[in-house]
Amino acid sequence: MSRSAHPAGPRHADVLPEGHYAGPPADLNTLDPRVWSRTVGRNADGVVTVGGLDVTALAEEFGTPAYFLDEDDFRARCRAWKDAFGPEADVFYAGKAFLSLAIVRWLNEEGLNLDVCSGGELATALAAGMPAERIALHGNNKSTEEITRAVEAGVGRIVLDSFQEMVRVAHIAERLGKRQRVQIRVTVGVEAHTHEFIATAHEDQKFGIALAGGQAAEAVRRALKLDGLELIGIHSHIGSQIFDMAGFEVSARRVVQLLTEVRDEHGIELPEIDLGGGLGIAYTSDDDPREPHEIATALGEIVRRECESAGLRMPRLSVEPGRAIVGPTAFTLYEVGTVKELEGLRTYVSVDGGMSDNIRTALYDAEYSVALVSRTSDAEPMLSRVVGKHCESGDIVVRDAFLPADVAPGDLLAVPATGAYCRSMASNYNHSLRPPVVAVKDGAARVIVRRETEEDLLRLDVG
Ligand SMILES: Cc1ncc(COP(=O)(O)O)c(C=O)c1O
Ligand SMILES: N[C@@H](CCCC[NH3+])C(=O)O
Repeated sequence: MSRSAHPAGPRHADVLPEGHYAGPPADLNTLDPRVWSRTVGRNADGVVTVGGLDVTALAEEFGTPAYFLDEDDFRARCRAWKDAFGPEADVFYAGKAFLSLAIVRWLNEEGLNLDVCSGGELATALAAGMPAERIALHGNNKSTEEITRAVEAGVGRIVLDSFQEMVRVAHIAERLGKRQRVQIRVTVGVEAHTHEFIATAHEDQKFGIALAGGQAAEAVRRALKLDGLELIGIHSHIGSQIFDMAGFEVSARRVVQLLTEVRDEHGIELPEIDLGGGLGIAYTSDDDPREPHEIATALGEIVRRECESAGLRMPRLSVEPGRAIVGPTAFTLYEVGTVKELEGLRTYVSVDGGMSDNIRTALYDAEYSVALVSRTSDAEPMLSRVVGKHCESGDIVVRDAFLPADVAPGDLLAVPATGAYCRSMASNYNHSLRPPVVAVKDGAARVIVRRETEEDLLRLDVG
């Protein structure tokens, strides 16, 4: 089948969905620094490099698919968040985005705190030496075992998600002869502008205790009466992959309003506010995320203004970015297996991974970019759909992407900005083996999460 130039521009341009970017980028070989990690570039041969290492050598050594994580970029982003918020605030990295022993060690070294939301994440944090007082435990249905372990370890805070859990935590703490520092997670009634599956502050969902109807105020009343609890503040997380600060503004205002009511009713000023995570990153060149210092300034100003007008002392602020720290630091490297052109429709480029290493496209209709990274090409742009190898027609990695029309089996493609919620949400669908995470820094690469093996899979089957 011919791969000649489309007379009216890029091939298949007519099937681009409405509202999608109008055409291919001017040069398919250029890597947009907004969507690629900081040390990514092309060498003299046109091969993409990260941390000084070229992807063909990396693919040879570590295989594909694999996630390559730019350690310098990760650390730089940690420092940017920490510096932006300064000593008067705390940055809790949200471990659900991606967690491993190495990540915990880096966070520790860079002075960040850690938000965990399961026993497994807590175990990883403690095993890698994160001081317990710098850990926050989240979750809407923490088990008794998880709570007990967290209280025993001495975590800095448990974020309470329901009335029942509040009593559970209080009893466990009392039994262990401790007083557990807690925050109450409230739902502020904000409709965050993001995919409905990742919005968390509207009232009709499972997280938190609603401000509406006085539920959150009642939660504060009850928490203050429980001897096992030290109520240190209020927590709000409005959703994920959000660009618009308006939702955070409403959230901050409503949380401060609750602090004011607590002061008026109980005569105490709760010392902390956590505004959660959720800051968006660039997955494609169309995304325009805010820098940490802009976010810190905006959030700080909102809280300060609201507190001043209510006559409250400025509480200690904390935030929980996950995606915004780790997301841009990694790309997934795939090898092309087949290229199938459907005349007049689009070209399907199949890679050796798919929805098992990146579920986000199938789950949230997420948009990604992709580039040919093992070489440059002057071929015309070809509208492509990059798909995986799973038995599922929704197994799409990148729904609409321009690739050079000469892309062929054996080429390496990389999908940038896969550091968050890709390896952490990876599955063994079709008994695939979850890919490794390889950290790259200063010309050296090391595996921080190894590739699964068939023995790993077979060991789980005990029947
Ligand atoms: C309570 C809480 N904090 C922080 C995060 C991290 O979100 P993100 O990775 O979007 O920054 C999440 C996930 O959405 C969350 O549920
Ligand atoms: N996992 C989601 C976001 C939810 C984060 C946790 N509350 C994503 O990939 O975007």
